[in-house]
Amino acid sequence: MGTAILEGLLGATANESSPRISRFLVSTKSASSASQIKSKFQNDEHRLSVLHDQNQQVMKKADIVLLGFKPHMAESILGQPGVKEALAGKLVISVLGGKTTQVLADYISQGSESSEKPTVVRAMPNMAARIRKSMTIIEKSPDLTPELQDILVWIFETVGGVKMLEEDLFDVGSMLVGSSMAILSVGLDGILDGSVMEGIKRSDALEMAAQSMLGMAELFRQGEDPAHFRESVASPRGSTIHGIVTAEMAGVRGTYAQAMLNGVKKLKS
Ligand SMILES: NC(=O)C1=CN([C@@H]2O[C@H](COP(=O)(O)OP(=O)(O)OC[C@H]3O[C@@H](n4cnc5c(N)ncnc54)[C@H](OP(=O)(O)O)[C@@H]3O)[C@@H](O)[C@H]2O)C=CC1
Repeated sequence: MGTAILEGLLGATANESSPRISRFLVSTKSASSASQIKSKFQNDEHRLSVLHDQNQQVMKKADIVLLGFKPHMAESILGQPGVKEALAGKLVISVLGGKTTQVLADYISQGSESSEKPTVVRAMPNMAARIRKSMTIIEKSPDLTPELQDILVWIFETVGGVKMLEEDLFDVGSMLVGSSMAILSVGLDGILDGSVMEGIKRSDALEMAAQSMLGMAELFRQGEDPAHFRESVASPRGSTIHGIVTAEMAGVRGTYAQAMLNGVKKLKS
């Protein structure tokens, strides 16, 4: 995810004479990941430094720090002595699933007694950031000055769309933008299975389904209502209404709703 965001930012600032972010620093755990990132962005080596196992040096040098490691690593990384000083007064953006800003701030303050705090904010992009088609939610926060909010939104707009959400909606928002497409892909597999059973090659079926989904997504984005869409394509006695009723009889709608509720419960646990 960090690499996808980096790619968006490098692309967005490539041809600007005075870009909003002029230098990028990356710290990975392993030398092999660092070398992969270096090689992927070799054309940007004049403004990108990729180090490994040097979190604190990178945190100290940066004005804005984006946390992109796995959530379970947060306490051991942020609780290191010296991290609090390195992050003092800075904007710290977390894309870690399920970790509240309070929890992250507590991990950071464990490290030492220093009093100046960072501004910790949460954002949740999705994997389509890789192709700059993410939908990212950002948690609203009273700690965000207009200047910080502006740069925060700009960062995630380099990899797609952005929506600000209240803190109490952040978990369901995370399920919506981060997980619901993966859940929907289970239904898509059923559609592919049916197509293969009727004779279409799976790769062809996926190509056709993906293009159909793109078109449908654009209609929804432009304001088409899903129920109206279904009704408009379901002719009397037709195949579409047979398919829709089959899916409804299997409880697909309720199952997806429950999947969202279960995911939110897990995020809150
Ligand atoms: N994948 C997704 O769809 C989404 C993921 N996220 C969030 O993004 C975060 C990362 O997920 P993802 O990108 O999939 O994971 P990856 O495993 O691809 O990336 C994790 C990165 O963290 C680095 N890392 C590991 N340990 C440390 C350490 N001690 N110090 C510094 N860096 C370290 C890894 O380096 P190395 O490779 O050297 O170990 C790697 O570069 C997660 O918190 C996840 O919740 C958010 C939205 C969507």
